[in-house]
Amino acid sequence: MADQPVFLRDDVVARFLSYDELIPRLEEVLGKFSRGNSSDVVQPVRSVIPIHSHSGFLGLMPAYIAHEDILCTKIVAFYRREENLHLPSTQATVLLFNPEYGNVTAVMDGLDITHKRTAAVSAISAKLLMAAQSDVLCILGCGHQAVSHYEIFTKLFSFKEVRVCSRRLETAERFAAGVQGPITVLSSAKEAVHGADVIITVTNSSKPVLFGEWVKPGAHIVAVGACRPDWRELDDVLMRDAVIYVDSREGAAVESGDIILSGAEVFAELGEVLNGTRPALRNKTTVFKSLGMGIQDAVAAKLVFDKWKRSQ
Ligand SMILES: NC(=O)C1=CN([C@@H]2O[C@H](COP(=O)(O)OP(=O)(O)OC[C@H]3O[C@@H](n4cnc5c(N)ncnc54)[C@H](O)[C@@H]3O)[C@@H](O)[C@H]2O)C=CC1
Ligand SMILES: O=C(O)C1=NCCCC1
Repeated sequence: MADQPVFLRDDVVARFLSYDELIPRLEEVLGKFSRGNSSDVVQPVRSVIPIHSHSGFLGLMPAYIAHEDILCTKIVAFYRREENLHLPSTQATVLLFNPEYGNVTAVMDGLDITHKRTAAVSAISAKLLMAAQSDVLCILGCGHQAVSHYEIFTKLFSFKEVRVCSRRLETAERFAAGVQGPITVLSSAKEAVHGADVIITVTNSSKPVLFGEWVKPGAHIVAVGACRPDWRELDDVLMRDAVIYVDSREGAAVESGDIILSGAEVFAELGEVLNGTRPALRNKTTVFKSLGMGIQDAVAAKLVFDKWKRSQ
């Protein structure tokens, strides 16, 4: 009989997951993914079922990374909720398997993994694609992902000014009060993004929140929301004028409303830039369209599990 799986709660996962360890692992696995060797990295596009009557979706995100022998799947639910509900709009559970036999070794709360690995990949995009002199960061949307993005972007980079704007002013004010460091709250997205060098969209909107005519030429945009084929965060002008980078071309072609509906061409995967097979066009206006990948969860979950095991 295999050992029973261990259950790692959200606070335990958070304790064992650090950006410092996560970022190099993500860079490595994104590079491996983009080499396209499917006997090394196996990751189908997320399979998603809609839960129409509750404005939600359930997604299954399996991945196998052969060279590290990591077999994992995340099950993620995301709902377009009003802000005052008690549960987060994204909820996730990660299952880590023993690849040799297929038994589950760990069941983990997947929320911290989702927040940190998404923000870490966004930060990798900024390391590669933002202009060398980037002074102003703007975050549109002030929910859970905004917190992790604020954390890592202010830790890794030295912005002179950080601005936030959300659908409701109170949400942005609450966000600003909850983080450490100076932050400017604006009630208009247009004003918030004016002159910004890096713009992160982390909204649950299904309609564009960022318009090309507002954006400073040469800015880097990290678009994290709009993960359904008919949802948008960015308008056609921006999608047409910017150079588009993605985490997975295959995922983007199936899931990204911004890419599918605008007809924009994908220039490169982040992994291709990391591998040096496609250039980082820092001087152009760039969009990194993030959708999230099972391999990102897999390396994060393995980090957590190994550290937890060593602590026993
Ligand atoms: N790319 C990826 O890997 C991942 C993407 N996501 C997506 O990221 C987005 C944010 O996720 P969470 O922070 O967990 O959601 P959340 O529900 O905690 O926060 C969403 C925020 O967006 C704001 N918002 C909605 N419409 C807006 C508008 N028009 N202008 C400005 N702000 C607006 C809301 O007021 C709220 O503050 C969601 O779309 C989610 O599906 C989530 C996890 C991973
Ligand atoms: O990658 C993920 O995890 C998610 N991506 C899009 C929306 C919900 C979660």
